[in-house]
Amino acid sequence: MTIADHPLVQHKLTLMREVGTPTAVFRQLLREISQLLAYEVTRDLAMTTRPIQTPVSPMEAPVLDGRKLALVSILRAGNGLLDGMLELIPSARVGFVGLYRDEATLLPVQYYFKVPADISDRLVIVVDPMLATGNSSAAAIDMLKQAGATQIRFLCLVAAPEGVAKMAEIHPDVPVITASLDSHLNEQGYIVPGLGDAGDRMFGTK
Ligand SMILES: O=P(O)(O)OC[C@H]1O[C@H](OP(=O)(O)OP(=O)(O)O)[C@H](O)[C@@H]1O
Ligand SMILES: O=c1cc[nH]c(=O)[nH]1
Ligand SMILES: [Mg+2]
Repeated sequence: MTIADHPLVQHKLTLMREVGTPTAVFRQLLREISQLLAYEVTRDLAMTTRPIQTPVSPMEAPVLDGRKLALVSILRAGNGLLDGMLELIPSARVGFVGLYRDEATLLPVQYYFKVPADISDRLVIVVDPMLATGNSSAAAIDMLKQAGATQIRFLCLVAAPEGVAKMAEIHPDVPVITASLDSHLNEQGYIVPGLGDAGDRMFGTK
């Protein structure tokens, strides 16, 4: 697991955690953080060079090595990370896995799945702000592997130790990148201290 401990990420996350932060501000902060996290999750992408001409001289200039990306959002809250990342990586293909947690069992219920047909050729970055029990992310990644994905990373904002352990157990090949590793889960499966229900805070549904 990697923790993105950049001061701007940590400052913005603190603002998001605060209970009084309004929906519009919460959404804007998530968009801004997503771009900083995109920087972290893509920092080791393969590079090549191509010859270009500057106004002063020719040069062999670095460019991405044509590596194809797919961003996969776990609905709903994943879309808050997706939008900002797409601004930075506009050529990425996009997939969606629709899941919600059953409040009693904390098991994910699937309602949608649509990913690029050539997912097996792509580096897949799965995004969801919250990694709590890990049941949702583990299930989403199961489905992506069944669809052919072989190279997968999981990007979140706040992780609980329980979710990190679950991911390491079920998907040890999938690196987890987070802005924070919080303390624990409470009896309702919420991350403590966390930020509450990310989907509800993004969309104002509670
Ligand atoms: O690690 P887990 O215990 O599975 O919990 C994390 C999941 O819970 C939240 O989604 P939620 O079920 O609230 O759906 P929503 O995004 O539609 O609100 C969150 O966005 C994750 O997908
Ligand atoms: O704390 C949590 C746990 C799961 N999902 C959320 O949105 N928040
Ligand atoms: Mg929710």
